[in-house]
Amino acid sequence: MTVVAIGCDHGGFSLKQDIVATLESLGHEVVDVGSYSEESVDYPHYAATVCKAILAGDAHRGILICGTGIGMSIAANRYPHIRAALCHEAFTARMSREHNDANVLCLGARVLGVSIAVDIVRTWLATPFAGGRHLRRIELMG
Ligand SMILES: O=C(CO)[C@H](O)[C@H](O)[C@H](O)COP(=O)(O)O
Repeated sequence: MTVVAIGCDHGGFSLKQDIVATLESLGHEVVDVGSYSEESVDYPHYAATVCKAILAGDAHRGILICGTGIGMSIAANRYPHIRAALCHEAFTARMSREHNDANVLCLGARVLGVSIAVDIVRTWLATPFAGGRHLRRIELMG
């Protein structure tokens, strides 16, 4: 079982509810750090909480959702050992796991439909890291 920490801002709140339901239906443990409504909030707070949960060992993976996914990915990638990938379809989601061992997935709720977002999440969680030459490249980033 994978423990997934998930966070969003107001732009991502509705999609987060769908993704939490998907994660639970797949049997994953979900740590929902908020936000919990469509009231305007600031995405860096939620990116920080999810990244710190991963770095503390309280979650294996993270999912962050804002309007475009861009702000969340910028915020998350400021943390050492966090590899956050902004994905718009299943191919980049799969590659972000196989080649980049991404431990955070960022989604843009104002960009994606729910069914594509669910497809991305399912693919991202099911795909293992390929290792080999890709491990060398990740290690070069410290
Ligand atoms: O940070 C973002 C873009 O890089 C997110 O999409 C936010 O959700 C967005 O900026 C929020 O915008 P709003 O006008 O305050 O709703």
